[in-house]
Amino acid sequence: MTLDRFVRIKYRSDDEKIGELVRILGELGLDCARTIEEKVDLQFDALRNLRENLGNDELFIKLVVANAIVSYQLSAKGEQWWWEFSRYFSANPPGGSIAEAYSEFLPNSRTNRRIVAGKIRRLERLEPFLESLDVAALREYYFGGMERLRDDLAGTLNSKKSAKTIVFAVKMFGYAGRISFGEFVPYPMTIEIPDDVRINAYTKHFTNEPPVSFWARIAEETGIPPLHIDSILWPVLGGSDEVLRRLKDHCGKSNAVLRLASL
Ligand SMILES: Nc1nc2[nH]c(O)nc2c(=O)[nH]1
Repeated sequence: MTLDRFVRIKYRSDDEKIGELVRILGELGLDCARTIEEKVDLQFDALRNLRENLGNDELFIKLVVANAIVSYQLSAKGEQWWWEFSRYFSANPPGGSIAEAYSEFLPNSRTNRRIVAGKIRRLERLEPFLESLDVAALREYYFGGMERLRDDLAGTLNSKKSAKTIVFAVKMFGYAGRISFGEFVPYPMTIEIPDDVRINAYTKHFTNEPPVSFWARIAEETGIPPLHIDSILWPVLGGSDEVLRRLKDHCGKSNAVLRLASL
């Protein structure tokens, strides 16, 4: 247990910069987050590609959740990992156990090479939960409140509800649900930002407060849920030329997004 539950910690914060951050995010809004998710984020394209090739929405959505659960300590950029995942399972759709399929995939992966045994154990733990779900149950998680999926994943894996892989699995489930069910459902305000390396380093430009609580407050101030703030920031913070080109081509507010990234 940490002391900050009992003691109010005074964090360093650059209030002028935070004011500018809130102003730009307010200007961008949820519409811009959605545009970036669907037209700029290379991860969304990787999922669309896999869904087309599999032709099986239940398997597609389950694979996406499983992949997010092992998306940590990557050996390459996240975008490369999601494309490797998409290509591999397009060519090798699992006939049975997802954990067994990963025990073939991960040892030969170029972009996710660390802690392979631990990641497969996590998938073995996840498998009974995924097996218990059909498309109707997945649809209910999508339209009926993605917090329930967050809670059930955290319970299954004995993780904190705010753990990076748990909230990230909900983000990617939201992408997969949107692709499969053909409707946009905004992420709930109560699901935290995934605290990965990019978001962690960027947060330090504003404060030494932990990213999860900092971005929860910025979300309340701007009315943009934390997972959608993640969608605005994460692709552009990766700095790939392809992302910057897509941003200019598809987002009318690309200059504001770039200003945000350079704060
Ligand atoms: N915060 C985020 N972390 C990520 N890791 C990964 O592979 N993708 C993401 C992402 O979209 N956001």
